[in-house]
Amino acid sequence: MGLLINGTWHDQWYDTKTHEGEFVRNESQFRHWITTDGSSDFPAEADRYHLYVSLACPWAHRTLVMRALKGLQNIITVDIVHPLMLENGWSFKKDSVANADSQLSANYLYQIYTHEDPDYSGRVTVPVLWDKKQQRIVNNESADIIRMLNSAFDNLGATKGDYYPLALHSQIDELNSWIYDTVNNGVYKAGFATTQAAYDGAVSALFKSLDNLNERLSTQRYLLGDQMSEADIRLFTTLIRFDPVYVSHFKCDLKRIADYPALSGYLRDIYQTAGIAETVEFDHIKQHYYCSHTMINPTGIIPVGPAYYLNAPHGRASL
Ligand SMILES: N[C@@H](CCC(=O)N[C@@H](CS)C(=O)NCC(=O)O)C(=O)O
Repeated sequence: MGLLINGTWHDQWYDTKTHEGEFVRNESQFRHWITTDGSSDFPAEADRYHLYVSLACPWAHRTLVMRALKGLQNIITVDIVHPLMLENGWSFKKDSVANADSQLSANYLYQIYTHEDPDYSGRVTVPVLWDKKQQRIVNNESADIIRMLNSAFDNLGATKGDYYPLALHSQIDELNSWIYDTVNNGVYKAGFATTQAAYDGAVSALFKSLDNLNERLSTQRYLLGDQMSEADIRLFTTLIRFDPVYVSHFKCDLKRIADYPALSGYLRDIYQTAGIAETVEFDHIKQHYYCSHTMINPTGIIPVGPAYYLNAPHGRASL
């Protein structure tokens, strides 16, 4: 775990001291946009763009779900990093699923960042959207990347479906904002807190939001009614990791998703949507969290549970 400072890698844990024990996530720095009208340096083209992902990471997972839903598997290529993020950060060491870097033959993801900016200072995160033609980073913010995948390739053979429809922009943005703060990032704020007060605050906001979401989803199939949207994709990648990882590793243990009837049915419903189960790799998810965060789990022991019932009927089609 570390970061780049003026292009040099430093192995160091998150600094929570400057924020009274709170984990504060940094803004992603590469924010270029793929366009269909030639208004950026990154025109939409088939087989030009590439994703660097970790199957463990909920932010990167969003991009794989959107890529699957939009049928972009033949339009956007992918490299999967090794699940362990250790002293050199994310690496391209192969395992049964992770592969070598197909673009620059790098050993570590930070080399992709320094290729783009030799003086880069900041964290080296997945996902990264890469332009194979110019050998440049387009964007390293999952929220932006899923928006691009949602529409930029629609004239190049993408599957139909709009997960950010114009009429729902403000409702989706509003949901994303509090779900990001209290749930997607909330679990990290709980898990990486280094004071009791910071942890207490994060956990209480997290479960208040989960209670609200469970209530909302008890009368409607998806967050905004009967149509799956970007907001559901963003929530899904946190919920799927919740019981196996966040409950114990990040101490989010007031309840499990399995204890929420609507949320657990909703989780199964999305999991069973065509193409999505294939994006879920529990082995990488568990290995990554339990074995990379050595200050939280120094023994690196991976808990055996829980049992999963993700293929059980969800009963939500009639909502
Ligand atoms: N805001 C970013 C966050 C991405 C992120 O933090 N990814 C984690 C993996 S779950 C990471 O790569 N962390 C490495 C680090 O912080 O050093 C996004 O949504 O794309």
